[in-house]
Amino acid sequence: MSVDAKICGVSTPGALAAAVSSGARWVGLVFFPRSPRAVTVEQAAALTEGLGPQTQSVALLVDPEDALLEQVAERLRPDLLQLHGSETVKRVAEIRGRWGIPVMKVIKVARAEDLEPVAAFEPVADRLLFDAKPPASLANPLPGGNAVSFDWRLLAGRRWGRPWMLSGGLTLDNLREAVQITAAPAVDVSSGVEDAPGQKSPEKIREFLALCHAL
Ligand SMILES: O=C(O)c1ccccc1N[C@@H]1O[C@H](COP(=O)(O)O)[C@@H](O)[C@H]1O
Repeated sequence: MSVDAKICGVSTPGALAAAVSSGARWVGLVFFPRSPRAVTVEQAAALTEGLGPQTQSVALLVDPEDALLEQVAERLRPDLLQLHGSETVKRVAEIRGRWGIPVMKVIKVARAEDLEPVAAFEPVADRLLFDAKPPASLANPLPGGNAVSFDWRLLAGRRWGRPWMLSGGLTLDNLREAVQITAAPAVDVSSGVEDAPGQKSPEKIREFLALCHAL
C-alpha cells in the first residue's frame, strides 16, 4: 500500500523541487498572513509556474473574503482550495459554485462530536481533511500548522462519502501508526518536514514522501 501526500506550506523553490521530485501529489500554498509559511499570490504563482501534471497546487485559505478568492482564482488557478477556517456549509457551497475550483473542507478534531458536521459538508465539498483542533493551551495558535495531533482512534473504522486526507502533527516517526489506525488514503504535513517554523527541510520532505510510498 502507498498513501498520497500533500506537502503544505511550501514557500521556496528548494522545498517545491524536493516535493515534486519525490512524488508529492499536492503542494500547499498558505494564504494566511500570520503563518510563518505565508506567501503572496504573486509569490505562489511564480513558485508553481512550472508545476507538471503529477503535482497539484492547493491554495490554503482561512475564512477567505471574495477579493482574495478572486485573486487566487485568477492569478494562481489552483487545483484545489483548502478551506481551513470556520466556513459554513453555505459558504463552502458558494465558494465552490462561484469559482468553479474543487474544494477541500477541513474538519478540526479533538473529540468524537467534532465529526458530526461531516455529514453536512459531504454534499458541498469535493474532499475532506481531518486536522487537529488548535489546542486552547497554545498561546495564539494558528488555525492549523501547529504540529499537534489528535486521537487517531476517532477515525478508526469510519468511512466517508468523499475522498479524504489526514493531517495534524504528522512526522516520519508517527506516520506509519497514524495510517495504520485511520486507514487514511492520503496525508498532509507541514511542521513535520521543517527544521523550524516555516523552514522546510528538503531532506525531511524526501524522507517523509519515501515512507508514504513504502507504507
Ligand atoms: O501551515 C500553516 O501555517 C497553516 C496555517 C493556517 C491554517 C492551516 C495551516 N496548515 C495546515 O495545518 C495542518 C497541520 O499542519 P502540521 O503538519 O501539524 O504543521 C495541515 O493540514 C496544513 O495544511
